[in-house]
Amino acid sequence: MQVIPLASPHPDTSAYRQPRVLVLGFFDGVHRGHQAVIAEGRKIADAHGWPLSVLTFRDHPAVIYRGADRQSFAYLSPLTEKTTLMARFGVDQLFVIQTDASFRDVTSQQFIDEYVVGLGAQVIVAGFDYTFGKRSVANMDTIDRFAQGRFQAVAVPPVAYDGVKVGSTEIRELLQAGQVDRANTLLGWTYCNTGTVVHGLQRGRELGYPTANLAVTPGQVVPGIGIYATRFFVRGHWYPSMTSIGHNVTFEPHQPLTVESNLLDFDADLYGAPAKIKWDHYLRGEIKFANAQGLVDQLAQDAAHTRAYYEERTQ
Ligand SMILES: Cc1cc2nc3c(=O)[nH]c(=O)nc-3n(C[C@H](O)[C@H](O)[C@H](O)COP(=O)(O)O)c2cc1C
Ligand SMILES: Nc1ncnc2c1ncn2[C@@H]1O[C@H](COP(=O)(O)OP(=O)(O)O)[C@@H](O)[C@H]1O
Repeated sequence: MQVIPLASPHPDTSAYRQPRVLVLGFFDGVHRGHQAVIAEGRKIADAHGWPLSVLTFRDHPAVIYRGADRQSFAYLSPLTEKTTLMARFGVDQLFVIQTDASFRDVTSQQFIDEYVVGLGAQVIVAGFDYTFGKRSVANMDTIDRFAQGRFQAVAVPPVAYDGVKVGSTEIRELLQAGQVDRANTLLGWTYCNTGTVVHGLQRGRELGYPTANLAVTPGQVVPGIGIYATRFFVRGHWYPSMTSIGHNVTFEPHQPLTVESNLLDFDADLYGAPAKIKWDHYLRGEIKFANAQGLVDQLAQDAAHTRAYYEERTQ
């Protein structure tokens, strides 16, 4: 899959103009709802022998239009993860508008003319609630007015799970509440974070449970406080592990929030290594134990629960 940046506010699309199906949206998380939109686009593209392209934006709409801070905004799928997911779901080209302050001045009609028509879209596909400017004016009910016969528009209805609409907001809330199992169900993939292994307070090894502390790469949503069964990717391998997100409340003074994983049946120096954590299963909340021994006893139980979880999954 190609990733192609497009300038803002005036893209040069001349090299890319060709008949294509263009899927429109920000797609944070590329969740099951988004996947349904992409699948619809894939079907139409295949029927005509056209490529399937996605037109998206570098920044979240909250950053572009609602004043959220660009530097600190946290995504479910930063661009690298989004790229991987788009490729997995059959997209041929990912066009990424390099949104900055200038993009706010792009009118709905200009967006359609310069980006959508500019890229040669014959059919556009988007979620039922997609907007491309003022919500009440530029939406999937009114898009034909902007298209003026130059392309056809297909709106994909919402996807629901157990009666709940699958949406990025719902998934953010589930992750925040530690409910990674349910978040993964709505995502249709296992939520993950990336980062680098850094030094902690070196207490883990004394407890008998060394923990690789992950400095999470900025710009990613991290699940809420809790203890999780995870898979930890480092130096080319995935390891079953148990991971704590918390403040080490058993010990004084409480630490700033740390993400730290004990890899089962593993012993090696990991400092400085890039790593990735897949959040498979919520085990419990963080507990303030009366002493270190209380924590160590609990860690033994957590390890047993983690092993049982992964043994069951591989059967
Ligand atoms: C699976 C797991 C569960 C944990 N649960 C708790 C907990 O419930 N309460 C707590 O205070 N710390 C908990 N911790 C964090 C430990 O306090 C921390 O790993 C230990 O203090 C070592 O810190 P260090 O990496 O700075 O050396 C947990 C850590 C792991 C890996
Ligand atoms: N099974 C393991 N799980 C996690 N880290 C391990 C393991 N075995 C060895 N290590 C190494 O030990 C370090 C963690 O030891 P710890 O005493 O908790 O120190 P720190 O407080 O710096 O994290 C990890 O960063 C890694 O380099």
